[in-house]
Amino acid sequence: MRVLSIASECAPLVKTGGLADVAGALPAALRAEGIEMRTLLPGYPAVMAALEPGAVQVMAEDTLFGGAARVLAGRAGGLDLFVIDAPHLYMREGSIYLGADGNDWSDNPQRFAALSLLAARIGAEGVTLDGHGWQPDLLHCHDWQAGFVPDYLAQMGGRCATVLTIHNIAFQGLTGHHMIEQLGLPRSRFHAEGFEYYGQLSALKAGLMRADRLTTVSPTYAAELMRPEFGMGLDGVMRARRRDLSGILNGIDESAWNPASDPHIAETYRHPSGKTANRDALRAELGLPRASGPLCCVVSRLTEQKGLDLLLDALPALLERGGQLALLGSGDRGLEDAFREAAREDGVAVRIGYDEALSHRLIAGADAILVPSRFEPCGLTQLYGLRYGTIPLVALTGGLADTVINASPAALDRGVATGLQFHPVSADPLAVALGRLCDLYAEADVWAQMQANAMSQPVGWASSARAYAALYRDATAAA
Ligand SMILES: Nc1ncnc2c1ncn2[C@@H]1O[C@H](COP(=O)(O)OP(=O)(O)O[C@H]2O[C@H](CO)[C@@H](O)[C@H](O)[C@H]2O)[C@@H](O)[C@H]1O
Repeated sequence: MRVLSIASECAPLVKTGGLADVAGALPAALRAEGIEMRTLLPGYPAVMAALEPGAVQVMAEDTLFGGAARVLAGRAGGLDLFVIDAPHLYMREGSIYLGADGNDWSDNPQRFAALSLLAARIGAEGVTLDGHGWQPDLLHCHDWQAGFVPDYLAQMGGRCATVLTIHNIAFQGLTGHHMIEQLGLPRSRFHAEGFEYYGQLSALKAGLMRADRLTTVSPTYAAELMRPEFGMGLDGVMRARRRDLSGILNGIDESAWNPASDPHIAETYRHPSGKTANRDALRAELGLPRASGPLCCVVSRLTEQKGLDLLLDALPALLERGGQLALLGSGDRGLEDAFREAAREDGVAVRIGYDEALSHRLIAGADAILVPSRFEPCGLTQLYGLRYGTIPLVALTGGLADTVINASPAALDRGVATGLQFHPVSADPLAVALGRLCDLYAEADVWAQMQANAMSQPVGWASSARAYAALYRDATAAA
């Protein structure tokens, strides 16, 4: 089976968050299931620069939202790609989504409609590669940036199946309805059963209404999405499509995130005792003294979603017990400033920015990783934590609920706990959980057992790749 995956970011080439990790990992994970996946990506500067020599043109458009465009087939970052070479849309410095003023690029609707349109064209017509036809059986769309794929495909009379995965329903690709004609969409679909959303146009809703199957990245988040507290206005749509919705947990790239071979960390290890050297090195790097309590880390985008304002409130509960915090993140200016301020306290180190190598050193060196998210479709950093014997303390929500076994008395008795969960997601329960983390850390045997459990929990792609493959087969059989 051939699948075209359509994503606005893809590791290791271009990444702002977890979507890139998943888009980057799926092709290799699915190869083991007999699925040939190629990924369609915008030709941002980093992607064009990484394209290996020998890329060939497989499609061309004289004009695509204000300029010429072509699709190149080639390899980069270990991936088989189709890349949209359209300099007027993608060849600009800075963030892939935001201009220098911190606001969305004003032509984001066109930039990602172009991605969706060319995906649909590949789905409808196929392309010629190395003298052979390459026709996908299924288009796997990720988030709102690929939301219009099923509509464009229907307009072209294309017949291949479509799956839309929600990585984060908070981003819905909204734009004024005056854009409908400009984007080449049919006004006849501008209604509640189509892509209309409270008088605006929503790329995400377009896909949610029209893709053959919908997925999200954990079973619990799939259930949560149908509730008003989590659906962000689209819970009714999710309820209407519940029969076509499934939750498939993300895995992690087990070769990039492997404490036994990680090139970024001070000392590789196979056993939790190997963390000591990494913790010492991390403390030295961050200027933190030795301490009696656990060294906790956070690696995160700094946004409302991630609940890190709650951590600022609950932090004294950790510091009073001799614990420490090391945070790496960037995003919301207010949160960045608040954490810079918090770093004036003893036992708190903060690095504002994006740093892949430091994220590995933090996860290898810390005793625990904190993920106090208000909502979390899956979450990847708690999975990295498990693999590295770094105990996750997480909010009981979304994929965090599905991947961590809370250290309840029963779980401790049975020797199966891998971390801690707190609920409801507010500062006081988080403070209580931090106290509990310190208690468990002080019981060396219990802590060692949890670390061993964590490190042996499967966090790779094997079972989820099987689930995607089954879903693809189902969707193509029905299409
Ligand atoms: N400052 C920094 N420096 C270095 N690395 C950093 C960093 N900030 C974040 N990262 C990295 O970016 C990734 C973030 O992925 P997450 O899944 O935790 O959240 P995100 O909300 O971006 O993803 C959304 O999509 C993913 C994928 O489906 C879901 O798991 C998730 O729940 C959903 O919100 C991780 O690989 C993390 O290590």
